Amino acid sequence: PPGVSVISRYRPQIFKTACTSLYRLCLCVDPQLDSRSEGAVDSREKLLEFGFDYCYWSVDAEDPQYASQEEVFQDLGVSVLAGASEGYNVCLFAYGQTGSGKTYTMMGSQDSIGLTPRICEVSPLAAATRFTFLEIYNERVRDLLKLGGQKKRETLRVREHPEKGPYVQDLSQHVVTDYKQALDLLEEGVTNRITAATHNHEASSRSHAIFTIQYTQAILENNLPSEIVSKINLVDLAGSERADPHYCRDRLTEGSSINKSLVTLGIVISALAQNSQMSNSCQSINSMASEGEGSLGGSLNLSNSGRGGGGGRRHCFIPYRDSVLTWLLKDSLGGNSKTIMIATVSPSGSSYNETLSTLRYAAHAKNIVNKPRVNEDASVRLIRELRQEVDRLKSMLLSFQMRNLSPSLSEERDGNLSDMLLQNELKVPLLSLLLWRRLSAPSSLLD
Ligand SMILES: Nc1ncnc2c1ncn2[C@@H]1O[C@H](COP(=O)(O)OP(=O)(O)OP(=O)(O)O)[C@@H](O)[C@H]1O
Repeated sequence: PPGVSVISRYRPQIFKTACTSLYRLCLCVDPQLDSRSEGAVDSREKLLEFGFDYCYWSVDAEDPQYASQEEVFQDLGVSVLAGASEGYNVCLFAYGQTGSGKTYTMMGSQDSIGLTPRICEVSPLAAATRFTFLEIYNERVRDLLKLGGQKKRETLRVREHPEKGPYVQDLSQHVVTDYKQALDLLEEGVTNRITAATHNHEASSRSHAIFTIQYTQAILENNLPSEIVSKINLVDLAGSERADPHYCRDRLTEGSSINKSLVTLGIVISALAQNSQMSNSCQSINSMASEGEGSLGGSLNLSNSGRGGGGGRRHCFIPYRDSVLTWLLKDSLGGNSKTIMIATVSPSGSSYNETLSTLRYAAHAKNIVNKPRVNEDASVRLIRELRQEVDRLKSMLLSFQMRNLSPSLSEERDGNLSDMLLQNELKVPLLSLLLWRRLSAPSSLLD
């Protein structure tokens, strides 16, 4: 399930919730209240608790509870790879205050390799694996892997495909067949990314970076060739920080567009979370109504429930297109994707407000319920559905024949069913043949 992970200021403690699922608790202590004399403040006032799927303490390597990059990979990276190999789209994104460890977690350093290179190392790299790497800087998309001899990178357009969703036009795609190639591409992209010195961080990433691995797996399903295309989006967001009037104009413009896209991300997350909660409450109202139909039937009006009405309320509009970031991550945030958010926070007491805002952001995100599905080839799906339909018609026909209906009625009905059955049975081999031809063409995997 979608999860949230936190690098915690305080050591994680494990507790069980009432519904017995295991959460890690992130404790946040207000440094101002903390410094007042003991007993003067109620301990509940000082302590804010947030429950997440995982919680990591990675400040002191000597600490017995220190969470290494390997541990984070085993918890999160392995599930990303498992989801992709099953044919799902997966997204993992790091959000947090500037300098709190997003790039460290996603990319790492030479001595402490992060999630993205580890995922590349274990990925099944083959001719059908393609990488793209882009950055969003001041609301403009740039290709991080297509600099060539040019000094200035061109701005790419974001477009929306009616079925596949938003995509970046002319973004370069790179076939990767071994780990060394993958690392070279990653390094090239990271070097091309825009960084600058800020108060908190001397090499702060000033853009959002999206690294995408797309796999095409050729499989055999019910003796039919098929393709599953899955996508892993690994996103390192630019750091959130307050504007400082002493910064130069470029830094201020960058800061305001970073903040604009992060604010939009926050609005999108809140709206999605609200919609998910409304759908949940609507589902429970529906099940309550169907369980106790006799007593509730007359008094509950469920006419709006098809829209997730929850007592007549409508679903919120999701403003994906208000920023390039949310537009490109549309599917990852509220659609066909298994998504993990990593929230990074600083261990410093002076970052208390930013830490709290990051944790609240993450707590909101945790309420979103996505609907991931395996990205099956449309023709294979059609054949599978036709076969199911054929089986259904056959059993209907059989049950009509077994029943002793009046001969004239049953003959007419049998005739109609037999026609439908025949038509569908003929379609299956025809579609299978077309599919074999299409998939056995040499270019099919990369088209
Ligand atoms: N858990 C950690 N262990 C060791 N070093 C860390 C850890 N987290 C962050 N650092 C170091 O702190 C510095 C800032 O981290 P990083 O670049 O990952 O921050 P960031 O959140 O990506 O910042 P920005 O948003 O400004 O780009 C780096 O030098 C990084 O190596």
